[in-house]
Amino acid sequence: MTAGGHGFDGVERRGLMFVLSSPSGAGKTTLSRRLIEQTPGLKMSVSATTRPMRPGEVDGRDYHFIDKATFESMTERDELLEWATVFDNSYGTPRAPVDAALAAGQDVLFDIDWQGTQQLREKARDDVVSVFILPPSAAELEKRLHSRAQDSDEVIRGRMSRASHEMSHWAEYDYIVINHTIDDAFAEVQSILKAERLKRERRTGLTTFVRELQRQLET
Ligand SMILES: Nc1ncnc2c1ncn2[C@@H]1O[C@H](COP(=O)(O)OP(=O)(O)OP(=O)(O)O)[C@@H](O)[C@H]1O
Ligand SMILES: Nc1nc2c(ncn2[C@@H]2O[C@H](COP(=O)(O)O)[C@@H](O)[C@H]2O)c(=O)[nH]1
Repeated sequence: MTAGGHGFDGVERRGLMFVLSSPSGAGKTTLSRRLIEQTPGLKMSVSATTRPMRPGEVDGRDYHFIDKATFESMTERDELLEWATVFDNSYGTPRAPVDAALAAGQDVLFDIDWQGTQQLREKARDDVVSVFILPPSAAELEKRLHSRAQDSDEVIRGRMSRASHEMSHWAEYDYIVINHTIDDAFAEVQSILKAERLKRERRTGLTTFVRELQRQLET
């Protein structure tokens, strides 16, 4: 599924799909924004959704806000890499930008739920690195949803009531980060990405690199 690009040290490697999931309000969006700002070679996958736009959101940056008919025609034309119904709305990952980024040697960051993560894993197990973000407590999760000040009390109640079910999928993920403070959680997520980028299996150019080192040593 992924083509090669060059790592920071010049050795060619396969791109990876870096997935963040969590119950609503645990901090995925906040962590994703920081990661994109601070990580060269990482591109955000912008999902399509039928959910109404929140205050401050920008079409094409936060989501592609589309109607139900457009979403259905995208699924029929197989234009979505994965898709799911979350909190009564449809969400999906447009396939073309992900393929283009990976082909250009970039890694791609996904903020998607457990259903989407399962679908990505089925399609490209070796290229998916998944991280589940947990809140430090239920009270703190509710506080964060209120502090975001973008959803009605009714929507927040709905998200809180579904948080336990979301969290029941934690053990399907490669890594678990508990988001106590944003700085610590960010440092942990950043370390995971750095280490995964260095994995031998992804570094397709290592054989050539080592052969060249050996050639230099033997001449
Ligand atoms: N460690 C933290 N300490 C305090 N507040 C935090 C922390 N992490 C995130 N927040 C705040 O909590 C709120 C929810 O965070 P965010 O929007 O990133 O969650 P999310 O997981 O992306 O939610 P959703 O799934 O609904 O999109 C935001 O107001 C954010 O600023
Ligand atoms: N399976 C997918 N899940 C997605 C996608 N984009 C977002 N999401 C998840 O939906 C919920 C709610 O998000 P919100 O922005 O309405 O608060 C959250 O868990 C996201 O991770 C997607 O393309 N596919």
